[in-house]
Amino acid sequence: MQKKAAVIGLGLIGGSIALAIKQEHPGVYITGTDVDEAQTKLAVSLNVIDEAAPGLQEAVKEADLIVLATPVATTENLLVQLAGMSLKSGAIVTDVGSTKTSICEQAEVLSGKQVHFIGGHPMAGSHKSGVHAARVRLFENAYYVLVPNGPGSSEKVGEIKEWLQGTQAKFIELSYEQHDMLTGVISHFPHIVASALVHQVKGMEDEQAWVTKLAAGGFRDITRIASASPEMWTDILLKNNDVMRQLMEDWKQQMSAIEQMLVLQDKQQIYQFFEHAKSYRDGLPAKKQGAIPAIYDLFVDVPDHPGVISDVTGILGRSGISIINIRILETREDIMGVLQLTFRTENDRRAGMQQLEKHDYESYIG
Ligand SMILES: NC(=O)c1ccc[n+]([C@@H]2O[C@H](COP(=O)([O-])OP(=O)(O)OC[C@H]3O[C@@H](n4cnc5c(N)ncnc54)[C@H](O)[C@@H]3O)[C@@H](O)[C@H]2O)c1
Ligand SMILES: O=C(O)C(=O)C[C@]1(C(=O)O)C=C[C@@H](O)C=C1
Repeated sequence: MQKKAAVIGLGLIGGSIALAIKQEHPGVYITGTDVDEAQTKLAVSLNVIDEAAPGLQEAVKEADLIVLATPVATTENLLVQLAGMSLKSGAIVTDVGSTKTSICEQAEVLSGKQVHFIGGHPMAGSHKSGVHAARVRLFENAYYVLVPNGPGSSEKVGEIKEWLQGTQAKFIELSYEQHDMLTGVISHFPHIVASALVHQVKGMEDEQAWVTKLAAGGFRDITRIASASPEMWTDILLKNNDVMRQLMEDWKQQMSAIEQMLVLQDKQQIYQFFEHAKSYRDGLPAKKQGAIPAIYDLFVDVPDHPGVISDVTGILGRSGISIINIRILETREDIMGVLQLTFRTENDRRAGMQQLEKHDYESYIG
């Protein structure tokens, strides 16, 4: 009999999961629903799902797998709604939320039903929202945390990995407390810092109009994530509240220590502050994709003539090699010198390099 999956919330993550399920299991029939009708329609047009269901009950009633891909507070409400609905016996219910404790606790409402809840969190994403940004390879090589919760769910871990194999993610199991502590440090708290830096610049703009014009690469890099969905991040901070407050205390102490170094003009301490951070960060596993995504950059020397960007991207496109970012590095004002291409995997980067070489473009890894 044909297997069925239901995806609730057809945004960036729900859409990407649906695409990954379809890629690995083309025979699976995927229904989906979203409170935003435009997202649902787009999901059908883009073949992300097979059918739009008119509502939650219709989407889930025959599903063997139910994926809740909504903001975390909404996911909790959906679990309560599912508890009152007719679900297929033996079905797996999972979510993709960035926090796990409150969701896994709430999932206990399903304990009277013949279904198994396994919390999930694919540790990759983007500051973009919406199904148009969904990609089948979004989670490739990323860690995907699973939190089996409730009676019998541990035995279903193999099954959910099979369902989600198309993500090509690396599955790990954590407890929900451990998950929230770890993601608090490496994902949630950095989001507060990025947004606070943006507020700092905004607060200066009226008096210092040049500030936004001068904000260059460094500011853009460290604040990229501040462009993410405010709804999603409000929920995350509220749901991982204890961890956030604890980290805020650590941060304040860290800032006070740096302030003290500045007051004392302590050159050695300041140097060590930067040096220790650099050597630790440089030692992080950037080649293997983890919570900190690997960056597979390739630098291509390009002559300064019209059409060169489309030539380079065309060579890659015709060879089926995707790039996830492109940046023009201007060594002299108004003269293009180097294209910085970012690939998702090392294999793509190597293949890209070979293709470009065939067309006489010199490229190198930074
Ligand atoms: N964006 C990331 O980088 C990332 C990465 C991993 C996990 N997550 C988690 O994934 C979840 C979804 O995030 P996203 O980035 O896909 O957001 P998104 O905004 O792209 O998608 C969320 C979708 O859920 C829909 N929705 C809201 N309430 C709903 C309801 N009651 N019923 C049906 N649909 C509803 C919204 O209309 C929206 O289309 C969040 O819990 C987030 O914490 C996000
Ligand atoms: O790359 C980004 O834009 C992200 O913010 C992705 C990111 C992260 O912090 O790493 C954000 C939240 C998710 O729960 C998982 C991944």
